[in-house]
Amino acid sequence: MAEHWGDFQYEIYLNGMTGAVPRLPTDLTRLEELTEGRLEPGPVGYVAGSAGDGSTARANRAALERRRIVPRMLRDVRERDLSVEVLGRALPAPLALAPVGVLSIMHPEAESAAARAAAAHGVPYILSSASSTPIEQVAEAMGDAERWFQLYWSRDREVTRSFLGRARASGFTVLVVTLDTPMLAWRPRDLDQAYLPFLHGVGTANYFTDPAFAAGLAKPVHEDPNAAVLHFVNLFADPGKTWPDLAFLRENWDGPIVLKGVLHPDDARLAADAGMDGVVVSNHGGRQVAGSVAAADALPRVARAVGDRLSVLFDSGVRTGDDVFKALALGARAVLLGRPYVYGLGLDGQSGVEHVIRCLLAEFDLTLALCGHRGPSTVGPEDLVEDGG
Ligand SMILES: Cc1cc2nc3c(=O)[nH]c(=O)nc-3n(C[C@H](O)[C@H](O)[C@H](O)COP(=O)(O)O)c2cc1C
Ligand SMILES: O=C(O)C(=O)c1ccccc1
Repeated sequence: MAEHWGDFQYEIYLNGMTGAVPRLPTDLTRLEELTEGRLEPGPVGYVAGSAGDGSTARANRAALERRRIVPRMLRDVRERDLSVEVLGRALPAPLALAPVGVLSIMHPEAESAAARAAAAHGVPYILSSASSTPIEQVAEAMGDAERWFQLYWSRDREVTRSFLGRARASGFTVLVVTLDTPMLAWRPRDLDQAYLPFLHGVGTANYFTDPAFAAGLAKPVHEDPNAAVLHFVNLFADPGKTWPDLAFLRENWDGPIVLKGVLHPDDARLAADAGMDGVVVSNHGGRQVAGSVAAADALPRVARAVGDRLSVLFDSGVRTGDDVFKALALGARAVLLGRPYVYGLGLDGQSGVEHVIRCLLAEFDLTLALCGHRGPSTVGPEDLVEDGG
């Protein structure tokens, strides 16, 4: 691992001496447009798409862009250390790869390639319940690297119990429970193309290999795949859940539990009261509620409410190293990265994901240094102004 992630820039310049330029752009905001034309329109629309008219996804970017960093000078930034402690784990940088299901629509190596890329840089990989590769197979691809499991909290208690057991047996240590998707939202881009990955048999791998899931089917999956897909759509989530139900997860998981999709400070307090260990301030990348508060606007309020009781993580709209800096300044301990690594995967497999991780962390390291910080712990609200403020 590079002592300074920022040294990656010199590696790129040196490669340039032999005529080699990076295979993908180093401005990660450009990756989305590259997938158009290179990949199928159904999958590209599914990944890039958002809820409703896309207002929340735009607001996520605007809320980060509106905050501006005020750099400090003459602070000796020669030696820097990006590592942070999150949920009792030492991470090399305040970054994890967000849980993203159905990755085989982007690349045949899917979640395994993304997980190997994360492992290569010591970045935690959060595996989605709706992965296109079973839990056990992704774990095998990762060696002993840090892995967290994202739970879609099923209507079927036995399926949940079985998933927790499988994740635990495969070395997943942190449970990330997604609360903002008790059903899929109104997503016009998918509706207009009549494209949904599950209907193409993608994203159901963990379910179709699960004995508790099979117990709810009249016939084995291979004898009636359509019925199996419908059963999956019916039970993957549960709009009937309420806060007291968290006791079941607390009893059935002995590691840290993080609730993903918290935006209201009162929900963050309820999470702490329920014995949870962290929250991810997130609006699912704008894919669930159109017209929702931008994640970066919700972050400071949640951090003020529970920052001393819970690990506060953040996602939705992170695209650059300065976005990571801003998220920390607004109260996050670490960020999850979503679509950019998925585009990297679609464009160049495992190397594409590694490119995205290295660019993001190099840019973050340089932002820290140029703004007068030697590490994440000293970054705070005093580093930001709003607009010209
Ligand atoms: C194609 C796609 C699939 C996703 N699947 C899941 C999932 O299975 N579970 C989950 O908790 N979040 C899922 N998410 C949401 C991400 O974890 C994350 O919250 C979001 O992508 C962050 O926003 P960003 O894409 O702007 O970085 C998905 C996002 C995308 C784009
Ligand atoms: O598309 C999504 O945002 C998502 O979270 C999801 C939900 C179910 C299965 C796969 C992905």
